[in-house]
Amino acid sequence: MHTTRNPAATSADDPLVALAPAVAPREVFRRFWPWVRPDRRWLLAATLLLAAGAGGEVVTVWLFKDLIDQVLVPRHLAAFWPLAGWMAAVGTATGLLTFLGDYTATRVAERFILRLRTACVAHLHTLPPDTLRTRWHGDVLARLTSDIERIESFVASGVIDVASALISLVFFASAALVLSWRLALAVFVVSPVFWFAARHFGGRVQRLSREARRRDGRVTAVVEESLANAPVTHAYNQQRREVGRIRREGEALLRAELATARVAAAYPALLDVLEVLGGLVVVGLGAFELSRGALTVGGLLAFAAFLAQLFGPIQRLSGLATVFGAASAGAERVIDLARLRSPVLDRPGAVPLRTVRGELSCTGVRASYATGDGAPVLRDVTFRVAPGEVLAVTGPSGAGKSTLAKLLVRFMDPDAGAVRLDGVDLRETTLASVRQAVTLLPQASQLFSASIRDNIAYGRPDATDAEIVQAARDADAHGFITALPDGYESVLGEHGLQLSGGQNRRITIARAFLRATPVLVLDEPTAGLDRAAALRVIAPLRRLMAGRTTVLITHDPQLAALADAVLTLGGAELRTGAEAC
Ligand SMILES: Nc1ncnc2c1ncn2[C@@H]1O[C@H](COP(=O)(O)OP(=O)(O)OP(=O)(O)O)[C@@H](O)[C@H]1O
Repeated sequence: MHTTRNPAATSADDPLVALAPAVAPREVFRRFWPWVRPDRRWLLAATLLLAAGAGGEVVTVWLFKDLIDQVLVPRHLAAFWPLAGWMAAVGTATGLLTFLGDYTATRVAERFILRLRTACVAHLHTLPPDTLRTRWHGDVLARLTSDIERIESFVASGVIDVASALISLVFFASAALVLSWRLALAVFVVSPVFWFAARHFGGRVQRLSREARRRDGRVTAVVEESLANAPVTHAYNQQRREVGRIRREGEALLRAELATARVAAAYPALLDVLEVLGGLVVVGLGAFELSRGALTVGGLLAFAAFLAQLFGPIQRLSGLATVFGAASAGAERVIDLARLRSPVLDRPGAVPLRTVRGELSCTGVRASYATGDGAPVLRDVTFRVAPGEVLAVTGPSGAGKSTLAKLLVRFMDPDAGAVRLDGVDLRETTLASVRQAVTLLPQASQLFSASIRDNIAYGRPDATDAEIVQAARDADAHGFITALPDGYESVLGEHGLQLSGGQNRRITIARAFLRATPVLVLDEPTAGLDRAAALRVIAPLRRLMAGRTTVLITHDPQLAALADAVLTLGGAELRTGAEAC
C-alpha cells in the first residue's frame, strides 16, 4: 500500500527529511575507511601512478627549459633533435602514467560506491518493512545515490587527490627551488594565504551543503511520491498542483545549490586572481634575477611553468576543503541511516524451528507502534489454531488485523504476551526459520519487474519448471499465463505488460503454493478485487489452505465461511468457534 501524504506536509520543517546530525570530518573518514580498505593497494597504485605522471611533467618542463637555453636562444638547431626525442618520449610516458592513474582512481572510487551502497541496502533489509515507512523512500534513495557519491569523493578519490597533489607539490616546489631558491622562497612566503582561504571556504561550504543535501532528499522524495500516486493525481485533475509542488521543492534545492556554488566557485576564482598576481611578481623578480645573470631565459620560463603547475595541486588541495564539506554533509545522512536498528533480531543462541506441525497460538498479546501515540493497537489477544485449521480474523478498519499478521511473521514483537508456533515463542527462535515456516500473503499483490516464472519462484528460486507450472495450475493462473505471447517468460512491466488485479493475486497465490509452508497468513486476499475476480481466487485459496494452519484476515463473508473459527478484533471482541478462546 502506498501512503499518500498531505501535500501541505511538505513544508520546510517536515521532520521526515530532516537535517541529519552533524558529524566531524575525521569521524566521517574513520567510519567509511573500512569500505575503501579492500582496495587500499589500488589506491596506493593510483596515487603513485599520478605522482609519477607529475614527475613526468617536471621532466618535460625541464627539457623545455633546455630547449629554450640550448636551442632557441643560441639558435643552435642541431641540439633540437635529441631534446625533441626526449620530450616526445617523456610526454608519452607521462600521458600513459596519468591515464593509468586516473583509470585506477576511478576503479577504486566506483568499487567503493558499489560496496558501500550494497552494504547500506543489506542493512536496510535487516530492518522490518515498517521501519522505513517513517521516512520518505525518495529521501532514502537520495542517501543511497548522491550522498554516497559525495562520501566517495571524500574518502576514496579525496585520499588519492590529497596524496598525489602533495607529491606533485613536492616535485614542482623542489624543481622551482633548484631553478632559483630566492624566487621560490618569495613565492612560498605567500602560500599560507591559500590555506587560510581554504579553511574559511571549506567550513562555509559544509554548512551550506548540509541544507542542499536535505533539499536534494526532499526533491527525490516528492518526485517518487508524485509518480507513485499518478492515478489519483490524474483522476482528480491535480497534475498542475503536482508539477507546482515539485517545482517549489526544486526551486528550494536550486537556491540551496546556488548558495553553495557561490561560495564553492568563489574560491577557485580567488585563486585565479592570486595566480595572476603571483605570476606578475615572478616575472618582476625574475627580470631582476635575469639582469643579474642568476637565471637564464629558459630558467625563468620554466620557473613560471613550475609555478603554474604548482597552482594545480594547490588548487586541488584547497578545493578539497570544499569537497570535504559537501561530502561530510552527505556522510551525515548515510550514517543516520546506518544508525537505524531493527527492534526484531535473533537472540543470541536462538535455535531454528525444526519440522513444524503448525500449531499457532497467541496468548495475552499486546502490541503498539513506537511511531504512533504509544496506545496499544492490540490488547490481550488470545487464540489457538490447531495444525491444518483455519482461523478467520475480522474486525473494523484499524482494529489491528494487519498488525496481527506482522506479529505472526515477526515483522514486530508483542509488548506483552507471546506468539507461539508449535509451542515455541517466536522470539526464542530464528527469524529465518519463522519465515521458512510461515508464508505471508500481503494485502497488496507485490510483483517484481521480472518474468512471471521468476515472480512465482520468488520464494523458492531453485524450483523446477514443472513445480512452477503445477503451482500456477493450483492457483488457476496457468491458463492466462500460457495465453500470453511469451507465456511464463513474459516480463511484467515490459512493453507495458500489466495484469489485472485478479491475475496479479493469482500469481502471488502460485508463489505461496510453491513455498508450501505449514502455516499461512493471508491478509485480505480478496481486497481490491471485484466480485467476479474475488470469486475466481476463492477456489485456489481453498486449495492453498487445505491442510495448512491458516490465519485468514478478511471482510469477505464467503471466505470467512471457510474458516473453522472466527476471531473478531476491535471493540468488544467476539470469539466464536471451538479453537478461538
Ligand atoms: N507502521 C505503523 N506505525 C504506526 N501506527 C501504525 C502502523 N501501522 C498501523 N498503525 C496503526 O495501527 C492501527 C491498526 O492498524 P492495522 O493496519 O493493523 O489495522 P487493520 O485492522 O489491518 O486495518 P484495515 O482493515 O484498514 O487494513 C491503526 O490505528 C494504524 O494507524
